[in-house]
Amino acid sequence: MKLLKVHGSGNDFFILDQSKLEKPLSEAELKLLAQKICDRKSGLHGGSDGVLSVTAGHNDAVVGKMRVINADGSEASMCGNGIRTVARYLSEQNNQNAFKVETMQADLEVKREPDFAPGITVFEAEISPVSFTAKALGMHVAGTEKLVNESIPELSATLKFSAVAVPNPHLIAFVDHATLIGEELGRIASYLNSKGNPIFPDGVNVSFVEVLAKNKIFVRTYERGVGFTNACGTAMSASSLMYVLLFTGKSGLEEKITVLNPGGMVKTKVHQRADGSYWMSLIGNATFVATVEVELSAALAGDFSQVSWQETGEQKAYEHFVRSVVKNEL
Ligand SMILES: N[C@H](CCC[C@H](N)C(=O)O)C(=O)O
Repeated sequence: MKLLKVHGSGNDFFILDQSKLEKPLSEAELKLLAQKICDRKSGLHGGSDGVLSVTAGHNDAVVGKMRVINADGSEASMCGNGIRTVARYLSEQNNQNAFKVETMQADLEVKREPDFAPGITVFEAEISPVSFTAKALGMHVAGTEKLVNESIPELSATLKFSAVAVPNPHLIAFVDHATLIGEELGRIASYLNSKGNPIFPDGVNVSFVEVLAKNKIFVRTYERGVGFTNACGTAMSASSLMYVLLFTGKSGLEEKITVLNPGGMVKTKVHQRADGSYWMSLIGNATFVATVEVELSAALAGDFSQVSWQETGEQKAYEHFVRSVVKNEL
C-alpha cells in the first residue's frame, strides 16, 4: 500500500489514495490504520497528526474527495493544512492547477499559488462553510447560541472566548504572549476534549492567538483528536476571521493576514459574501516529505519493520524557509 508523507506548516499527515487500492478500506480499517500509523511513539516513521483519505469526487468537476481522520481515529469535517497537500497531490495526478475538492460539507476551491521560497510549493484553499451557531459547533454554554468574545467562567476567570465552525469547531481566545506560551491552553483544551465534558461533548479545537502587529497574528492550537500540533489550518483561518471581526472590522476584509505558528507561516484572507456569510482563503505550503510503501496488514498490526521510505528532499527546503523567512517575520 502506497502512502505519501506530507505537511502544511508542519501539521503532518499520511495521504492514502484509496482509488489506487484493489479494495477500499472498511471504516474500521481506516480508523485503525490512522491510530496505528499516526502514533508518535510506535507509529510509522515518527507518526503524524492524521490520515487524509483521497477517493474520486462525486462528479467530474470535483477532482477528488478528501476525508480527514485524526490521529485518535476520529473523523473531522475539514482540514485546512491537509486540503492544501491533497490539492497538490490531485493537481499533479490530474495536471490541473485550479479545481474543487469534495469535503464532508462542501466542494472547496483550491489552486496553485506562487512558491513562498525556492522549493516551497504553495496552494490556496477555500475554507467554508462558516457558522457561529451552537448547533454547528456542538457547543453547550448556558443560554448561549453564539459566542463572540465572551467569558466562560467554568473555563477561565479572565479569558474571553469566541466559537466558530469552519465547518469543524474552533474555540479561540486572544491572549498576551505569556498566556500564549503558558499552561492554560493545554489545561482548557484537554478538559474540553475529555470524555463527558458538558461544554463540547464532541470535543473542540482550541487556539490562543497573539496579535503581533496589524494583519499579523501568532496562533497556537491544541487540536481535537490530536493534541498540540505545529499548526492547524482551519484554526488559523478561524482566528483570522475573529481577528477581523474583533480588531479591524470591515476594513480588514480582503486584506492579506500573515499567520505565524510553531510550524511556520501561512497567509489568510477573510471574505464576506453579499448574504453576509463569511469564508476564508488559506494560502500556504504543501510539502511532500516522503513516499512510503507498507503492507496494509502489517500497518494494521502496527508492524513497521518492512517499510520503504523515500525522502523527496523538500523538507530541507522547508526548514531553510522557516529559519530564514519565517524567523524574520517574528
Ligand atoms: N483536529 C481537527 C481536524 C484537523 C484540522 C487541522 N489539522 C487543520 O489543518 O485544519 C478536528 O478534529 O476538527
